[in-house]
Amino acid sequence: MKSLEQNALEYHSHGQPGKIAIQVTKAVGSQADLSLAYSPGVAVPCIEIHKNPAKAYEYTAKGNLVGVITNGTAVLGLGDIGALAGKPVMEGKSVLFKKFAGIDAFDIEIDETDPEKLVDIIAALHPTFGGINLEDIKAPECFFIEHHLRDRLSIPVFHDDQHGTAIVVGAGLLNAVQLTGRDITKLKVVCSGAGAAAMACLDLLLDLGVQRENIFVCDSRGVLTTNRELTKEKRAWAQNTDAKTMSDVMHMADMFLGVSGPGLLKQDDVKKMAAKPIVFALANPEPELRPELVREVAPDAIVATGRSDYPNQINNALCFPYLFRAALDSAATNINQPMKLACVEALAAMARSDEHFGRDYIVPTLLDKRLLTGVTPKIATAAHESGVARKHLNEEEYRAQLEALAKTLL
Ligand SMILES: NC(=O)C1=CN([C@@H]2O[C@H](COP(=O)(O)OP(=O)(O)OC[C@H]3O[C@@H](n4cnc5c(N)ncnc54)[C@H](OP(=O)(O)O)[C@@H]3O)[C@@H](O)[C@H]2O)C=CC1
Ligand SMILES: CC(=O)C(=O)O
Ligand SMILES: [Mg+2]
Repeated sequence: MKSLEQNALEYHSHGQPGKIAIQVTKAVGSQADLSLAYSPGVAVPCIEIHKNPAKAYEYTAKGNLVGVITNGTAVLGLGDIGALAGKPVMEGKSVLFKKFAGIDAFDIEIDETDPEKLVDIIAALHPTFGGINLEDIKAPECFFIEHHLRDRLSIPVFHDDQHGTAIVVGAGLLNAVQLTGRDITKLKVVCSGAGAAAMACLDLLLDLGVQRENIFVCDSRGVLTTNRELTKEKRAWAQNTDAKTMSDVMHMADMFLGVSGPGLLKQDDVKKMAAKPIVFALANPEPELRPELVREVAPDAIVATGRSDYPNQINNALCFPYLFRAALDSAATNINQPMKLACVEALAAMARSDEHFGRDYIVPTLLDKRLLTGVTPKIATAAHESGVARKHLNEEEYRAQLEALAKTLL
Protein backbone atom coordinates (compact mmCIF):
# COMPACT_ATOMS: atom_id res chain seq x y z
CA MET A 1 0.00 0.00 0.00
CA LYS A 2 1.24 3.50 -0.80
CA SER A 3 2.07 5.82 2.04
CA LEU A 4 0.30 9.15 2.63
CA GLU A 5 3.53 10.84 1.47
CA GLN A 6 3.54 8.95 -1.85
CA ASN A 7 -0.17 9.55 -2.42
CA ALA A 8 0.16 13.25 -1.62
CA LEU A 9 3.03 13.76 -4.05
CA GLU A 10 1.24 11.83 -6.79
CA TYR A 11 -1.96 13.80 -6.17
CA HIS A 12 -0.13 17.09 -6.59
CA SER A 13 1.94 16.08 -9.62
CA HIS A 14 -0.31 14.00 -11.82
CA GLY A 15 -1.71 15.64 -14.96
CA GLN A 16 -1.22 19.39 -14.85
CA PRO A 17 1.01 20.02 -11.81
CA GLY A 18 -0.64 21.77 -8.88
CA LYS A 19 -4.31 21.95 -7.94
CA ILE A 20 -5.82 24.94 -9.73
CA ALA A 21 -6.06 26.57 -13.18
CA ILE A 22 -7.72 29.60 -14.75
CA GLN A 23 -11.00 29.50 -16.62
CA VAL A 24 -12.25 31.89 -19.32
CA THR A 25 -15.81 33.14 -18.85
CA LYS A 26 -16.55 34.90 -22.19
CA ALA A 27 -16.64 33.77 -25.80
CA VAL A 28 -13.34 34.34 -27.61
CA GLY A 29 -13.84 32.06 -30.61
CA SER A 30 -14.30 34.62 -33.37
CA GLN A 31 -12.69 37.84 -34.64
CA ALA A 32 -15.81 39.66 -33.42
CA ASP A 33 -15.41 38.17 -29.91
CA LEU A 34 -11.73 39.04 -29.89
CA SER A 35 -12.45 42.62 -30.85
CA LEU A 36 -14.60 42.86 -27.69
CA ALA A 37 -12.41 40.83 -25.33
CA TYR A 38 -9.24 42.51 -26.47
CA SER A 39 -8.42 45.50 -28.68
CA PRO A 40 -10.37 47.59 -29.50
CA GLY A 41 -13.37 46.67 -27.26
CA VAL A 42 -11.45 46.19 -24.05
CA ALA A 43 -10.60 49.89 -23.97
CA VAL A 44 -14.26 50.78 -23.35
CA PRO A 45 -14.54 49.26 -19.84
CA CYS A 46 -11.05 50.62 -19.09
CA ILE A 47 -12.28 54.15 -19.75
CA GLU A 48 -15.45 53.53 -17.70
CA ILE A 49 -13.41 52.27 -14.73
CA HIS A 50 -11.01 55.19 -15.04
CA LYS A 51 -14.00 57.54 -14.72
CA ASN A 52 -15.60 55.51 -11.91
CA PRO A 53 -13.48 52.87 -10.11
CA ALA A 54 -16.62 51.15 -8.72
CA LYS A 55 -17.33 49.99 -12.27
CA ALA A 56 -14.48 47.49 -11.86
CA TYR A 57 -17.02 45.35 -10.00
CA GLU A 58 -19.25 45.38 -13.12
CA TYR A 59 -16.69 44.88 -15.88
CA THR A 60 -13.92 42.76 -14.30
CA ALA A 61 -13.53 39.68 -12.10
CA LYS A 62 -12.54 41.83 -9.08
CA GLY A 63 -15.82 41.39 -7.19
CA ASN A 64 -15.47 37.60 -7.02
CA LEU A 65 -11.69 37.44 -6.66
CA VAL A 66 -9.73 36.96 -3.44
CA GLY A 67 -5.96 37.11 -3.03
CA VAL A 68 -4.62 34.32 -0.84
CA ILE A 69 -1.39 35.94 0.25
CA THR A 70 1.53 34.59 2.25
CA ASN A 71 5.21 35.14 2.85
CA GLY A 72 5.63 31.57 4.06
CA THR A 73 6.81 32.40 7.58
CA ALA A 74 4.35 30.11 9.44
CA VAL A 75 3.17 27.51 6.96
CA LEU A 76 0.85 25.19 8.86
CA GLY A 77 2.95 23.95 11.79
CA LEU A 78 5.96 23.53 9.49
CA GLY A 79 7.23 26.97 10.44
CA ASP A 80 9.20 29.38 8.28
CA ILE A 81 9.67 27.31 5.14
CA GLY A 82 9.52 30.32 2.82
CA ALA A 83 7.07 31.67 0.28
CA LEU A 84 7.55 29.13 -2.50
CA ALA A 85 7.28 26.08 -0.24
CA GLY A 86 3.99 27.47 1.06
CA LYS A 87 2.45 27.46 -2.42
CA PRO A 88 0.71 24.05 -2.14
CA VAL A 89 -1.16 25.32 0.93
CA MET A 90 -2.13 28.57 -0.82
CA GLU A 91 -3.31 26.67 -3.89
CA GLY A 92 -5.27 24.45 -1.52
CA LYS A 93 -6.97 27.43 0.13
CA SER A 94 -7.80 28.75 -3.35
CA VAL A 95 -9.36 25.40 -4.28
CA LEU A 96 -11.55 25.54 -1.18
CA PHE A 97 -12.66 29.11 -1.93
CA LYS A 98 -13.78 27.92 -5.36
CA LYS A 99 -15.31 24.56 -4.46
CA PHE A 100 -17.08 25.59 -1.28
CA ALA A 101 -18.21 29.10 -2.20
CA GLY A 102 -17.68 29.72 -5.92
CA ILE A 103 -15.03 32.37 -5.20
CA ASP A 104 -12.05 32.72 -7.53
CA ALA A 105 -8.75 33.05 -5.75
CA PHE A 106 -5.20 33.77 -6.82
CA ASP A 107 -2.49 32.45 -4.55
CA ILE A 108 0.31 34.99 -4.16
CA GLU A 109 3.55 33.96 -2.48
CA ILE A 110 5.67 36.98 -1.63
CA ASP A 111 9.36 36.60 -0.87
CA GLU A 112 9.50 39.34 1.77
CA THR A 113 9.65 39.19 5.56
CA ASP A 114 9.89 42.89 6.43
CA PRO A 115 6.38 43.75 7.71
CA GLU A 116 6.38 47.35 6.42
CA LYS A 117 7.52 46.29 2.96
CA LEU A 118 4.94 43.52 2.93
CA VAL A 119 2.19 45.99 3.76
CA ASP A 120 3.34 48.19 0.87
CA ILE A 121 3.49 45.27 -1.55
CA ILE A 122 0.05 43.92 -0.64
CA ALA A 123 -1.48 47.40 -0.67
CA ALA A 124 -0.03 47.93 -4.13
CA LEU A 125 -1.53 44.64 -5.32
CA HIS A 126 -4.98 45.27 -3.87
CA PRO A 127 -6.70 46.79 -6.96
CA THR A 128 -6.87 43.26 -8.42
CA PHE A 129 -8.96 41.85 -5.59
CA GLY A 130 -12.37 42.11 -3.92
CA GLY A 131 -10.81 40.81 -0.71
CA ILE A 132 -7.52 39.70 0.78
CA ASN A 133 -7.01 36.53 2.77
CA LEU A 134 -3.67 36.64 4.58
CA GLU A 135 -2.35 33.16 5.27
CA ASP A 136 0.46 31.58 7.25
CA ILE A 137 2.26 34.78 8.18
CA LYS A 138 3.85 34.38 11.58
CA ALA A 139 3.24 36.34 14.77
CA PRO A 140 3.91 39.01 15.82
CA GLU A 141 4.45 40.46 12.30
CA CYS A 142 0.99 39.27 11.19
CA PHE A 143 -0.69 41.62 13.70
CA PHE A 144 1.10 44.69 12.31
CA ILE A 145 0.51 43.63 8.70
CA GLU A 146 -3.20 42.98 9.09
CA HIS A 147 -3.77 46.10 11.18
CA HIS A 148 -2.07 48.40 8.66
CA LEU A 149 -3.71 46.83 5.63
CA ARG A 150 -7.15 47.10 7.21
CA ASP A 151 -6.47 50.78 7.86
CA ARG A 152 -5.28 51.46 4.33
CA LEU A 153 -7.68 49.40 2.23
CA SER A 154 -11.43 49.55 1.77
CA ILE A 155 -11.75 45.87 0.82
CA PRO A 156 -11.96 43.12 3.45
CA VAL A 157 -8.57 42.00 4.77
CA PHE A 158 -8.71 38.88 6.91
CA HIS A 159 -5.89 36.91 8.48
CA ASP A 160 -7.28 33.42 8.26
CA ASP A 161 -4.96 31.85 10.84
CA GLN A 162 -6.15 34.37 13.39
CA HIS A 163 -9.83 34.89 12.83
CA GLY A 164 -10.82 31.85 10.79
CA THR A 165 -9.27 29.56 13.37
CA ALA A 166 -10.87 31.48 16.24
CA ILE A 167 -14.34 31.22 14.72
CA VAL A 168 -14.22 27.45 14.30
CA VAL A 169 -12.65 26.96 17.73
CA GLY A 170 -15.46 29.12 19.16
CA ALA A 171 -18.15 27.03 17.46
CA GLY A 172 -16.55 23.76 18.57
CA LEU A 173 -16.09 24.99 22.11
CA LEU A 174 -19.70 26.13 22.51
CA ASN A 175 -20.85 22.63 21.59
CA ALA A 176 -18.17 20.85 23.63
CA VAL A 177 -19.17 22.90 26.67
CA GLN A 178 -22.81 21.96 26.16
CA LEU A 179 -22.04 18.27 25.67
CA THR A 180 -19.93 18.10 28.81
CA GLY A 181 -22.41 20.12 30.88
CA ARG A 182 -19.94 22.87 31.72
CA ASP A 183 -20.36 26.52 32.64
CA ILE A 184 -18.17 28.42 30.17
CA THR A 185 -17.49 31.17 32.68
CA LYS A 186 -15.71 28.61 34.88
CA LEU A 187 -13.79 26.87 32.09
CA LYS A 188 -10.07 26.53 32.79
CA VAL A 189 -8.06 26.69 29.57
CA VAL A 190 -4.43 25.87 28.81
CA CYS A 191 -3.28 27.13 25.43
CA SER A 192 -0.12 25.82 23.79
CA GLY A 193 1.07 28.47 21.37
CA ALA A 194 1.03 32.26 21.64
CA GLY A 195 1.13 33.15 17.97
CA ALA A 196 -1.34 34.23 15.32
CA ALA A 197 -3.94 31.51 15.89
CA ALA A 198 -3.62 31.50 19.68
CA MET A 199 -4.06 35.23 20.24
CA ALA A 200 -7.21 35.45 18.12
CA CYS A 201 -8.71 32.25 19.56
CA LEU A 202 -8.18 33.51 23.10
CA ASP A 203 -9.75 36.89 22.33
CA LEU A 204 -12.80 35.12 20.96
CA LEU A 205 -12.96 32.80 23.98
CA LEU A 206 -13.30 35.92 26.15
CA ASP A 207 -16.19 37.10 23.95
CA LEU A 208 -17.86 33.73 24.53
CA GLY A 209 -17.63 34.06 28.30
CA VAL A 210 -14.33 32.44 29.31
CA GLN A 211 -12.66 34.43 32.09
CA ARG A 212 -9.17 35.79 31.45
CA GLU A 213 -7.92 34.61 34.86
CA ASN A 214 -8.81 31.03 33.87
CA ILE A 215 -6.55 31.04 30.81
CA PHE A 216 -2.90 29.95 30.92
CA VAL A 217 -0.87 30.43 27.75
CA CYS A 218 2.45 28.82 26.85
CA ASP A 219 4.91 29.72 24.12
CA SER A 220 8.16 28.00 23.15
CA ARG A 221 9.72 29.17 26.42
CA GLY A 222 6.93 28.10 28.76
CA VAL A 223 4.04 29.78 30.57
CA LEU A 224 3.45 33.48 29.87
CA THR A 225 4.02 35.06 33.27
CA THR A 226 4.23 38.61 34.53
CA ASN A 227 7.91 38.19 35.38
CA ARG A 228 8.86 37.45 31.76
CA GLU A 229 9.82 39.97 29.04
CA LEU A 230 7.00 39.65 26.53
CA THR A 231 5.65 41.28 23.37
CA LYS A 232 2.62 43.47 23.93
CA GLU A 233 0.30 40.80 22.50
CA LYS A 234 1.66 38.13 24.84
CA ARG A 235 1.74 40.46 27.83
CA ALA A 236 -2.06 40.62 27.75
CA TRP A 237 -2.14 36.92 28.70
CA ALA A 238 0.58 36.86 31.35
CA GLN A 239 -0.42 35.32 34.69
CA ASN A 240 1.07 36.18 38.04
CA THR A 241 2.28 32.66 38.84
CA ASP A 242 5.40 30.67 39.64
CA ALA A 243 4.39 28.05 37.09
CA LYS A 244 7.00 27.66 34.36
CA THR A 245 6.13 24.78 32.06
CA MET A 246 2.88 23.69 30.49
CA SER A 247 2.85 20.63 32.75
CA ASP A 248 2.78 22.99 35.74
CA VAL A 249 -0.61 24.43 34.67
CA MET A 250 -2.40 21.37 33.26
CA HIS A 251 -3.83 20.31 36.62
CA MET A 252 -7.65 20.29 36.37
CA ALA A 253 -7.63 22.09 33.02
CA ASP A 254 -10.99 21.64 31.29
CA MET A 255 -9.68 22.55 27.87
CA PHE A 256 -6.38 22.18 26.06
CA LEU A 257 -6.11 24.41 23.02
CA GLY A 258 -3.16 23.46 20.83
CA VAL A 259 -2.14 25.95 18.18
CA SER A 260 1.58 25.37 18.39
CA GLY A 261 3.43 22.39 16.97
CA PRO A 262 3.60 18.62 16.63
CA GLY A 263 3.71 16.31 19.64
CA LEU A 264 3.84 19.05 22.28
CA LEU A 265 1.09 17.58 24.49
CA LYS A 266 2.05 14.58 26.62
CA GLN A 267 -0.31 11.86 27.77
CA ASP A 268 0.77 12.53 31.36
CA ASP A 269 -0.53 16.09 30.97
CA VAL A 270 -3.87 14.87 29.62
CA LYS A 271 -4.14 12.65 32.71
CA LYS A 272 -3.93 15.78 34.88
CA MET A 273 -6.95 17.37 33.19
CA ALA A 274 -10.51 17.45 34.57
CA ALA A 275 -12.96 14.67 33.71
CA LYS A 276 -14.39 14.84 30.17
CA PRO A 277 -11.51 17.03 29.01
CA ILE A 278 -11.83 19.08 25.84
CA VAL A 279 -8.67 18.62 23.77
CA PHE A 280 -8.36 20.70 20.61
CA ALA A 281 -4.96 19.65 19.21
CA LEU A 282 -4.99 21.80 16.11
CA ALA A 283 -1.40 21.95 14.87
CA ASN A 284 -1.16 20.89 11.23
CA PRO A 285 -0.39 18.49 9.85
CA GLU A 286 0.71 16.77 13.05
CA PRO A 287 -1.35 17.67 16.12
CA GLU A 288 0.01 18.30 19.59
CA LEU A 289 -1.21 14.76 20.43
CA ARG A 290 -3.02 12.26 18.22
CA PRO A 291 -6.68 11.63 19.18
CA GLU A 292 -6.14 7.90 19.80
CA LEU A 293 -3.39 8.76 22.28
CA VAL A 294 -5.61 11.29 24.05
CA ARG A 295 -8.41 8.73 24.30
CA GLU A 296 -6.01 6.08 25.61
CA VAL A 297 -5.61 8.09 28.82
CA ALA A 298 -8.91 10.01 28.76
CA PRO A 299 -11.59 7.83 27.15
CA ASP A 300 -14.29 10.43 27.90
CA ALA A 301 -12.42 13.28 26.14
CA ILE A 302 -13.81 15.40 23.34
CA VAL A 303 -10.95 15.59 20.85
CA ALA A 304 -10.55 17.70 17.75
CA THR A 305 -7.74 18.17 15.24
CA GLY A 306 -7.18 20.30 12.14
CA ARG A 307 -7.02 17.20 9.91
CA SER A 308 -9.52 15.64 7.52
CA ASP A 309 -8.76 12.06 8.62
CA TYR A 310 -10.24 12.30 12.14
CA PRO A 311 -13.70 13.30 13.41
CA ASN A 312 -14.15 16.89 14.66
CA GLN A 313 -12.05 18.74 12.12
CA ILE A 314 -11.55 22.18 13.62
CA ASN A 315 -10.03 24.01 10.71
CA ASN A 316 -10.47 27.55 9.44
CA ALA A 317 -11.57 26.05 6.09
CA LEU A 318 -14.93 25.56 7.78
CA CYS A 319 -15.53 29.29 7.70
CA PHE A 320 -13.31 31.38 5.41
CA PRO A 321 -15.18 30.51 2.17
CA TYR A 322 -18.52 31.61 3.66
CA LEU A 323 -17.19 34.74 5.35
CA PHE A 324 -15.73 35.95 2.06
CA ARG A 325 -18.83 34.88 0.08
CA ALA A 326 -20.99 36.98 2.39
CA ALA A 327 -18.53 39.88 2.46
CA LEU A 328 -18.19 40.01 -1.34
CA ASP A 329 -21.90 39.65 -2.02
CA SER A 330 -22.86 42.31 0.49
CA ALA A 331 -19.97 44.55 -0.63
CA ALA A 332 -18.80 44.72 2.98
CA THR A 333 -15.92 47.06 3.73
CA ASN A 334 -14.49 44.56 6.20
CA ILE A 335 -15.16 41.33 8.04
CA ASN A 336 -16.04 42.60 11.49
CA GLN A 337 -16.72 41.08 14.90
CA PRO A 338 -20.53 40.76 14.49
CA MET A 339 -19.95 38.83 11.23
CA LYS A 340 -17.46 36.54 12.98
CA LEU A 341 -19.82 35.93 15.92
CA ALA A 342 -22.71 35.23 13.53
CA CYS A 343 -20.49 32.64 11.87
CA VAL A 344 -19.61 31.04 15.23
CA GLU A 345 -23.30 30.75 16.13
CA ALA A 346 -24.34 29.44 12.71
CA LEU A 347 -21.62 26.75 12.65
CA ALA A 348 -22.39 25.65 16.20
CA ALA A 349 -26.14 25.58 15.54
CA MET A 350 -25.70 23.57 12.34
CA ALA A 351 -23.79 20.84 14.21
CA ARG A 352 -26.32 20.83 17.06
CA SER A 353 -29.24 20.36 14.69
CA ASP A 354 -27.59 17.36 13.02
CA GLU A 355 -28.62 13.81 13.97
CA HIS A 356 -24.92 12.97 14.47
CA PHE A 357 -24.40 15.70 17.06
CA GLY A 358 -22.27 14.33 19.86
CA ARG A 359 -18.70 14.18 21.09
CA ASP A 360 -17.42 13.03 17.67
CA TYR A 361 -19.52 15.61 15.82
CA ILE A 362 -19.13 19.01 17.46
CA VAL A 363 -18.77 20.94 14.19
CA PRO A 364 -20.06 20.21 10.68
CA THR A 365 -17.67 18.46 8.33
CA LEU A 366 -15.90 20.51 5.67
CA LEU A 367 -17.81 18.76 2.89
CA ASP A 368 -21.24 19.51 4.36
CA LYS A 369 -23.18 21.04 1.49
CA ARG A 370 -25.48 22.91 3.91
CA LEU A 371 -22.69 25.26 4.96
CA LEU A 372 -22.97 27.64 2.04
CA THR A 373 -26.70 28.21 2.42
CA GLY A 374 -26.84 27.77 6.20
CA VAL A 375 -23.97 29.95 7.32
CA THR A 376 -23.41 32.60 4.62
CA PRO A 377 -26.78 34.42 4.86
CA LYS A 378 -26.36 34.78 8.63
CA ILE A 379 -22.99 36.46 8.09
CA ALA A 380 -24.42 38.77 5.41
CA THR A 381 -27.25 39.78 7.74
CA ALA A 382 -24.73 40.56 10.47
CA ALA A 383 -22.75 42.66 7.97
CA HIS A 384 -25.88 44.65 7.17
CA GLU A 385 -27.01 45.07 10.78
CA SER A 386 -23.55 46.19 11.88
CA GLY A 387 -23.32 48.77 9.12
CA VAL A 388 -20.41 47.47 7.01
CA ALA A 389 -22.49 46.13 4.09
CA ARG A 390 -22.86 48.51 1.16
CA LYS A 391 -25.49 46.21 -0.31
CA HIS A 392 -28.43 44.87 1.69
CA LEU A 393 -29.25 41.24 0.97
CA ASN A 394 -32.61 39.94 2.10
CA GLU A 395 -31.73 36.76 4.03
CA GLU A 396 -34.30 34.51 2.37
CA GLU A 397 -33.68 35.79 -1.15
CA TYR A 398 -29.95 35.50 -0.63
CA ARG A 399 -30.32 31.91 0.61
CA ALA A 400 -32.24 31.05 -2.57
CA GLN A 401 -29.48 32.64 -4.64
CA LEU A 402 -26.88 30.56 -2.79
CA GLU A 403 -28.93 27.38 -3.28
CA ALA A 404 -28.61 27.94 -7.03
CA LEU A 405 -24.87 28.51 -6.65
CA ALA A 406 -24.50 25.39 -4.46
CA LYS A 407 -25.84 23.24 -7.28
CA THR A 408 -22.89 24.27 -9.45
CA LEU A 409 -20.25 23.46 -6.79
CA LEU A 410 -18.50 20.38 -5.37
N1 LIG B 1 -6.56 23.89 12.68
C1 LIG B 1 -6.51 25.11 12.20
O1 LIG B 1 -7.48 25.61 11.63
C2 LIG B 1 -5.29 25.92 12.36
C3 LIG B 1 -4.17 25.43 12.96
N2 LIG B 1 -3.08 26.21 13.10
C4 LIG B 1 -1.89 25.59 13.65
O2 LIG B 1 -1.43 26.34 14.76
C5 LIG B 1 -0.02 26.32 14.78
C6 LIG B 1 0.49 27.75 14.94
O3 LIG B 1 0.14 28.52 13.82
P1 LIG B 1 0.28 30.12 13.87
O4 LIG B 1 -0.33 30.64 15.11
O5 LIG B 1 -0.21 30.60 12.56
O6 LIG B 1 1.87 30.28 13.93
P2 LIG B 1 2.78 31.35 14.69
O7 LIG B 1 4.13 31.17 14.13
O8 LIG B 1 2.17 32.69 14.65
O9 LIG B 1 2.77 30.84 16.21
C7 LIG B 1 3.38 29.65 16.61
C8 LIG B 1 3.35 29.61 18.11
O10 LIG B 1 3.72 28.31 18.55
C9 LIG B 1 4.60 28.49 19.64
N3 LIG B 1 5.44 27.35 19.91
C10 LIG B 1 6.47 26.85 19.19
N4 LIG B 1 7.04 25.84 19.84
C11 LIG B 1 6.38 25.71 21.00
C12 LIG B 1 6.51 24.86 22.13
N5 LIG B 1 7.47 23.95 22.20
N6 LIG B 1 5.63 24.99 23.14
C13 LIG B 1 4.67 25.93 23.10
N7 LIG B 1 4.50 26.77 22.07
C14 LIG B 1 5.35 26.66 21.04
C15 LIG B 1 5.44 29.69 19.24
O11 LIG B 1 6.12 30.18 20.39
P3 LIG B 1 7.02 31.52 20.35
O12 LIG B 1 6.00 32.64 20.39
O13 LIG B 1 7.83 31.42 21.57
O14 LIG B 1 7.79 31.48 19.08
C16 LIG B 1 4.35 30.61 18.74
O15 LIG B 1 3.73 31.30 19.78
C17 LIG B 1 0.43 25.60 13.51
O16 LIG B 1 0.71 24.27 13.84
C18 LIG B 1 -0.76 25.63 12.62
O17 LIG B 1 -0.87 24.53 11.77
C19 LIG B 1 -3.04 27.52 12.69
C20 LIG B 1 -4.13 28.06 12.09
C21 LIG B 1 -5.33 27.28 11.83
C1 LIG C 1 -5.32 25.35 8.75
C2 LIG C 1 -4.30 26.39 8.68
O1 LIG C 1 -4.56 27.48 8.18
C3 LIG C 1 -3.01 26.16 9.28
O2 LIG C 1 -2.77 25.12 9.87
O3 LIG C 1 -2.16 27.07 9.18
MG1 LIG D 1 -2.88 28.70 7.89
